[in-house]
Amino acid sequence: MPLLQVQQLKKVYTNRFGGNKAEALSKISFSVESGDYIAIMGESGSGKTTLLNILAAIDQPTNGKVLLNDQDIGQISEKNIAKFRREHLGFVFQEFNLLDTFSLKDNIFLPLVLSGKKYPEMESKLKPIAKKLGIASLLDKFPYEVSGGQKQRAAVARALITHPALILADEPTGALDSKSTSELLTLFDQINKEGQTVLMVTHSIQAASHAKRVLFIKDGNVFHELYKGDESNEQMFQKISHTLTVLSSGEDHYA
Ligand SMILES: Nc1ncnc2c1ncn2[C@@H]1O[C@H](COP(=O)(O)OP(=O)(O)OP(=O)(O)O)[C@@H](O)[C@H]1O
Repeated sequence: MPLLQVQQLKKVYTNRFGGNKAEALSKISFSVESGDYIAIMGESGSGKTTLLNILAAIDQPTNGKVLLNDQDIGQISEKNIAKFRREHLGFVFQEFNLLDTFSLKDNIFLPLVLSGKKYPEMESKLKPIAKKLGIASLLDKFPYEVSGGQKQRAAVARALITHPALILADEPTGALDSKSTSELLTLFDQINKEGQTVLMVTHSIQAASHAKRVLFIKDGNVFHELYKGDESNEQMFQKISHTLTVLSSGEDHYA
């Protein structure tokens, strides 16, 4: 059974009078196996954010469904949805989304605090993750005292600390310089190698070339898919660049 099953997702936005319909997703289907590393690419307006919001159970599709571990996330009650997100999903955002008045440690603890975990348990979970992410010496600092790359590593620690089934990353390298981008991508490679499933939306060809599989979205549909297999990051980079050229050329099908 795949970890994530996206089945014929359709999303039509309407204004509050039911008019001005915009179809953001047409009929998207794909599945993600446990341990996979997926990048989703597509031009601005192709439906990536809409898809991510539905996967994160922040938004509801007009049609179709999303199953995580065979559970239909559209059927989870409003009351239980925050708990579901905390227990099963980890989020990494472009702008880090750390709380400025909390130390890095308290930011990382946040999902555990919300789940009612006790302090010693939180500390013991934090230790190996902080070490792995190279932020052990920064834990008492505040977000404004550390670099963008360090902030993002703290955000990854916050995402990992609950051992989620799936990490959803929205343009995670978008606010990073090239050195921090490389470091973050190496980190994602490492956590994926250790078994963490990652799904990332990105405009960055460099970031996508680290993924095992790249899905290209156009006009609310999956337009093309690339598998990395044994290829190098450089070979993937070339293939992705080529696909994006075809995608922006206005052709309806991938030749
Ligand atoms: N709340 C909304 N109400 C109406 N239309 C919307 C809404 N959100 C998105 N759309 C429309 O749905 C389509 C898909 O938007 P979406 O934000 O998912 O694209 P995207 O691929 O994430 O774009 P970007 O790369 O610029 O973030 C666009 O045509 C957009 O204008």
